[in-house]
Amino acid sequence: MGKFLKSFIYAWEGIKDGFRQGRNMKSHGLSAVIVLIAGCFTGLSQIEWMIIFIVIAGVMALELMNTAVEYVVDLVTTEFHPLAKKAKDIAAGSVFVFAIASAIIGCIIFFPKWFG
Ligand SMILES: Nc1ncnc2c1ncn2[C@@H]1O[C@H](COP(=O)(O)OP(=O)(O)OP(=O)(O)O)[C@@H](O)[C@H]1O
Repeated sequence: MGKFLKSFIYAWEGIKDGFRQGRNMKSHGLSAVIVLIAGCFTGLSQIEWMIIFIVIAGVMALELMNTAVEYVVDLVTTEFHPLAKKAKDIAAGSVFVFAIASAIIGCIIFFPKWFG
């Protein structure tokens, strides 16, 4: 099997594992489906769809990285450690920052169409 195909399969396994392990990943997935359905009913321009896809992919990619950080920290220590706490909290914070920005972007795109 080609090296490229192998790395694609490993990445896919990682995405599946991220969805299985991270309960936040499932709620991001559900939110994404709701936003996509809302987008279909509302009617978005090409650029608005592009922004929506970038934002959805960004949240999910960051959540996957957050899950990866959790795995690595748990691999290093299962004991309480202030650095383990910092690493996990900062990784979770990165998802939160992007999720807040995504919610604001969603409001900017959808609200004028619904209430404008
Ligand atoms: N080894 C540790 N040392 C110190 N604090 C930790 C440690 N493991 C977890 N924590 C603290 O507990 C919080 C929750 O960690 P946990 O690994 O349970 O992730 P989680 O928030 O349940 O993630 P998910 O829901 O995505 O699985 C962390 O953000 C961190 O503050």
